[in-house]
Amino acid sequence: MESGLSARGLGFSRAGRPVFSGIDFKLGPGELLQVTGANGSGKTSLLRVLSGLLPPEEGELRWHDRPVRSGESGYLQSMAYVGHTDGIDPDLSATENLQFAMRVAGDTPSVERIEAALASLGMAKAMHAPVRTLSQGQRRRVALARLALLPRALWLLDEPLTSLDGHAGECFREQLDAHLRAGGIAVVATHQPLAARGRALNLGG
Ligand SMILES: Nc1ncnc2c1ncn2[C@@H]1O[C@H](COP(=O)(O)OP(=O)(O)OP(=O)(O)O)[C@@H](O)[C@H]1O
Repeated sequence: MESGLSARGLGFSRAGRPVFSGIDFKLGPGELLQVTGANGSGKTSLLRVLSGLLPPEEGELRWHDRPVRSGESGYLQSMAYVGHTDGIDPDLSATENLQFAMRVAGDTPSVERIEAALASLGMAKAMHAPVRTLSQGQRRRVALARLALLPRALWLLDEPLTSLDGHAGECFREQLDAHLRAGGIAVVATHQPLAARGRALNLGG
């Protein structure tokens, strides 16, 4: 059995216009795919298709050699998706959001672990304020803390460096390296190259 994520001939359209087609790749443990391309070239659409949020119109996506079906719980539990909106409740604090995320994942929330994850991302002073009062970069840090707290084999990240300052960007690069070293897989849409290793997919545009 092949382990990992593979795409064969993936294609997707929006409003009847092709966004991408013929996407092929195979990613095994420890591998990174960086997706680049101009604004509107289809990076977000591709990540949504990979997450199962949108079904591909052509081709096939496989996880551990089985077809990915939209909403399938085994796949959803293997994957972490961080999109533009970060998936964070604005009325809860960073700590409360992470407690909730851990409960949903079937994990027992540990306030110590949550606070340590937030502190390591420079959020020690902002962890109890409602998220709606935080800056964009601070919200993104909360989403990155969630990645650290919920171990997932596959990361699908849409421009994770957006709004992050230099220090937080460096923390994220270290977090991604550790994930890959531990045998994780990542697909990252980015305008800023992340690391020397890893494969690249340019959607043109
Ligand atoms: N909800 C939607 N309905 C119709 N068309 C859409 C929708 N979302 C995106 N599109 C179109 O799909 C194409 C690809 O958009 P997408 O957001 O995937 O690109 P992107 O590469 O992620 O862009 P950016 O770098 O600006 O984030 C664009 O032409 C866009 O106009």
